[in-house]
Amino acid sequence: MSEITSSIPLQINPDLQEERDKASFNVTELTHIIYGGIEKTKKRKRLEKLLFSDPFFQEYQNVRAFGSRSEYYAASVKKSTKIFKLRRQHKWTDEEYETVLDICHDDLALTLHHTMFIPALERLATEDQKSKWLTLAKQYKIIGTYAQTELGHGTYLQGLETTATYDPQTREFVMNTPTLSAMKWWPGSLGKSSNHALVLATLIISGKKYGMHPFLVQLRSMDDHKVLPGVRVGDIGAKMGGNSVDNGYLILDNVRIPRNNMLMKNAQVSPDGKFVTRGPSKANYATMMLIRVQICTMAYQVVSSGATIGIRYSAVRRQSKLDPQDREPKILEYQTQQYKIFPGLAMSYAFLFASRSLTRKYEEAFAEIQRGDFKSLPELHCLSSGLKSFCSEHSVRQVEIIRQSCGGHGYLNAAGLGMLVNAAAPMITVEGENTVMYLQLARYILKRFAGAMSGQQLDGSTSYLSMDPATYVCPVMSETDCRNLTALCDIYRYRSYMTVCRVARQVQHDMESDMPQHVAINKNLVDLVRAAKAHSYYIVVKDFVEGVDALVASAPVIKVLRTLCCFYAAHGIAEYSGDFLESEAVGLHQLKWIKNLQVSLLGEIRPDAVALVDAFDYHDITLSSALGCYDGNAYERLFKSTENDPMNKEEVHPSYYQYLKPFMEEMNKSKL
Ligand SMILES: CCCCCCCC/C=C\CCCCCC(=O)SCCNC(=O)CCNC(=O)[C@H](O)C(C)(C)COP(=O)(O)OP(=O)(O)OC[C@H]1O[C@@H](n2cnc3c(N)ncnc32)[C@H](O)[C@@H]1OP(=O)(O)O
Ligand SMILES: Cc1cc2nc3c(=O)[nH]c(=O)nc-3n(C[C@H](O)[C@H](O)[C@H](O)COP(=O)(O)OP(=O)(O)OC[C@H]3O[C@@H](n4cnc5c(N)ncnc54)[C@H](O)[C@@H]3O)c2cc1C
Repeated sequence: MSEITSSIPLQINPDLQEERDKASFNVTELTHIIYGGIEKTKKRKRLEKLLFSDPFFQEYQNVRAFGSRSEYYAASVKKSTKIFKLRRQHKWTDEEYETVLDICHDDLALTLHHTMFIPALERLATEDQKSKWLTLAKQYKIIGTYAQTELGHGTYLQGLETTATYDPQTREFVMNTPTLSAMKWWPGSLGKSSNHALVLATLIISGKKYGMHPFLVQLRSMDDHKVLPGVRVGDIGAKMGGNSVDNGYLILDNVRIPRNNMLMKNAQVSPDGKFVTRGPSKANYATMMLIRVQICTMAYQVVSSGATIGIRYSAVRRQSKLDPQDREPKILEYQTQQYKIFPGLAMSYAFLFASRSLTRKYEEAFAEIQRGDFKSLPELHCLSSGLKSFCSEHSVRQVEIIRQSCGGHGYLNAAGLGMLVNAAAPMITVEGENTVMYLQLARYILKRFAGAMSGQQLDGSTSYLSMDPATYVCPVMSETDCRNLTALCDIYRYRSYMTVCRVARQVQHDMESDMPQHVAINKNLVDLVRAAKAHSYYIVVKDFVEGVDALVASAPVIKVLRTLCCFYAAHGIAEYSGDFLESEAVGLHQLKWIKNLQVSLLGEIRPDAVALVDAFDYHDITLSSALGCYDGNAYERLFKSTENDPMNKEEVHPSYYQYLKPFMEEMNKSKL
């Protein structure tokens, strides 16, 4: 009788334990830094325990892995409602609720209700409207979504075709989807879950268009969830990932809503049809900016989850030979393996600090905006557009590299990496497609650069554009200088300056050669995006360096974070060496030193790699990965995962009797 079983050993895999034993710093101390203090970590742990003591959360993993789309959606609705109920029962604060959503980590069917519908009501409704609609939404007496994107237009909001025509006789808006391309297409939780939608539509009064405004439209009966007259709504179909969410389509045919259902914080239509605006014209874009900021935090969660799985697995997987006399080494010993995974590890910490800094700036600016002061809006719009694009692009790419670094097992659903990549991939597209968002940043940078050229004193994230480039000397004079974080940051800043300067001059030159502005811009789009990326990279490196410098922590924690920060900066310079050389931010000597440093830092990070991912403190259910589990018993967990596979339910699959058996019989009878 074979002794091979799928039972999970009670002890930690010794290979992983060995890693933990040799960490140079206190993991718990770093965990507290990551979560904002001991109390917050404790609270998180308490919430985690409360959630995961319910066996449903474990069962949910099986439905996610093996259920049909409809079963997965249903389980996810159940999960959403369970969490909503727990929130009421335990009177969670908004912060506690956000923590629970972070712990759950994957997309809930009703996710749009809390990620966009409620924030949109908070930002776009008047106080009177809030007391009605927001109260209902927060008590889950209505479930809503944010319906902006149409089949024909997602990016170009001025091209949206859905109309809201004011009828002064009845004091109602008449909502219409005039063409196929005008139908709402993509909104999450729209297809089957929501009974209300915040529909973004072009306001028309007496035949005149007044731009895009938000309208609250009831879609389904509150008695039986049946679709209301004039409304056609459904699911848009299976996607690459995120299939627990019913992204939907919506067609409105002369649906009448009361005048008060237009959210009127930023613009009003009076009963007799007069239009009045307040604040800047882009005030109705406020919800998108919030989510862009949140996407940076999501990108941190995505890449840190991927790094946790990749590093733990690489510490328990043994393969091939390094020393012919020794046993097979852990794959984490191979320098190439470290080179695939450690950039994701360093990026996790970089994005932690960058998203924290962006969130702080957002909160400060939001408080000002609430007081009617909009001066920081342009800076924040551009910073959040750039960082949203940068963090999503880099995290998704890096997690796919980590997936590949796990060899064949990385390709299994049970590894959790494929699902992570596919769930995270839309971060690149949602809330403004990345290229388009980089171009929003580029437009801002060009204007600021022009301001600096005409002697304006700049502040905020672009203040460096007033530097005098003639004073730049590469601050790295020797190999040891390469470890100087301020020097590395200066190199990024100068690279960004030169990239911006070059494209600004080119656009100006093209326009002076009588090229219309739009032609000159389009001719330089690739370089404009390059400039926005260079600026975003500089901001992330700067936030990382400043974040580590400002930390109050023990010497070993500071040391390990400085090493990671140095690696993050050096790796970026090596990876984009062409740009750094072209801008003369570094010369060939410096590049060689930085590349050497990058490789030698791999060896310095290696002993602390497992501890650095343990500090993220992800629960096994949150990670949902046989390869990345805390105990390191990856093989047992992989084997265990096959037990729930419906393919293994019967010894002989029904297809044998249907197809294979008759086929084999026919083949065996055949004379050929
Ligand atoms: C482990 C966990 C994994 C989980 C991963 C989960 C993945 C996530 C999945 C699901 C989440 C779902 C949420 C998704 C929800 C959505 O996608 S909702 C739809 C979002 N749609 C968009 O974002 C549309 C993007 N387009 C735009 O924002 C605009 O059209 C535009 C900014 C590109 C252009 O706007 P337009 O009106 O045409 O303006 P312009 O003429 O270009 O610019 C005029 C000026 O306005 C300034 N501006 C633009 N936007 C803003 C803003 N938000 N705030 C302030 N100012 C703004 C712009 O800079 C211009 O200024 P100047 O004239 O001074 O240059
Ligand atoms: C999973 C998922 C969930 C979503 N959830 C919601 C939701 O809840 N509510 C909602 O309203 N929407 C939602 N969306 C829609 C999403 O916001 C849009 O898909 C997104 O804004 C991009 O718009 P688009 O699809 O029109 O892309 P397009 O604009 O068609 O982009 C296609 C290509 O054209 C390029 N392009 C477009 N314009 C320009 C330009 N000006 N300059 C240079 N290049 C350009 C882009 O770079 C891209 O390469 C969701 C989408 C997804 C995938």
